[in-house]
Amino acid sequence: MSPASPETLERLEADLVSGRLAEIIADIAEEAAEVIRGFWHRGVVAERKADDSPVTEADRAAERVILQRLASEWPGVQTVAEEQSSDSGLPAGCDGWFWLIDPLDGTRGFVQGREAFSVNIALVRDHYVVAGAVVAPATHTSWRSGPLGGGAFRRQNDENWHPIHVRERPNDPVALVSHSLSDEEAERLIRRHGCTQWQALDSSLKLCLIAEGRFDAYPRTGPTSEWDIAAGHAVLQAAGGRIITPDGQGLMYGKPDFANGAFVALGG
Ligand SMILES: Nc1ncnc2c1ncn2[C@@H]1O[C@H](COP(=O)(O)O)[C@@H](OP(=O)(O)O)[C@H]1O
Ligand SMILES: [Mg+2]
Repeated sequence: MSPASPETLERLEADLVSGRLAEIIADIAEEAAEVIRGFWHRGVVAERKADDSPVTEADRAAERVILQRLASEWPGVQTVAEEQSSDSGLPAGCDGWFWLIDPLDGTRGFVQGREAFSVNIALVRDHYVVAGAVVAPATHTSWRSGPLGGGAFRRQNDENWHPIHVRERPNDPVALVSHSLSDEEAERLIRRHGCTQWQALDSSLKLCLIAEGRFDAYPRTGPTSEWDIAAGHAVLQAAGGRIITPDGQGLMYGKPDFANGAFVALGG
């Protein structure tokens, strides 16, 4: 595909500012969620990718829907998507505008029958995430950023979008952590970030639950890919939260191998 024309990029930026873009990517993620639900109801079989992580036909089918619809709305904007990258490799680098897509984050939980898996679409400009949509197919719940600088929103069962906001940090903050940690590892990690209690949850839904004010922090030391985090990051920052790295900087995108190091996501 030829690169996006100047007119397309102008339209992309106008749609970002007005909030039209965030509404469209939420709609695309909801369509992908419908595709995933079809596989979920029939039961899924996981295959192993080269890096030994699981992949299913649902991941691939959902990613096809997302890539087709993004290309028809804003043709030629670069995409970095989980399954595309594992089939054809990663681009050497990305500057300017690009999409980060994880069609099914939390595949391990999905295959094991847990409900915490999500569809993730994010837009990055000059290494910062500027818009995102996350959908949880199992619970019919969606989160998205709004117009640029205009908050974050959630809806369930196709009802109206409601504004969401992080909560003020309570005296006894509660953290979310990955299911991949042992209890001892989780306990040590959350205490380093001043939290007293924790729950384990798969996928980017951790970021959305902080965005809607139900939890306070998500510390992570183990590796993640940029497409795992970017859409939830966009929702969280639009809701008043942030993600910081150990050197106190914001999390940036388009890094070598599109890999994140340690970070902590924080609400209020
Ligand atoms: N060693 C590693 N390198 C890159 N990403 C990793 C990883 N180990 C786990 N992840 C990613 O973290 C995501 C799961 O996060 P969590 O543990 O918070 O549920 C998975 O996304 P997928 O399910 O899309 O593969 C997985 O790709
Ligand atoms: Mg993922």
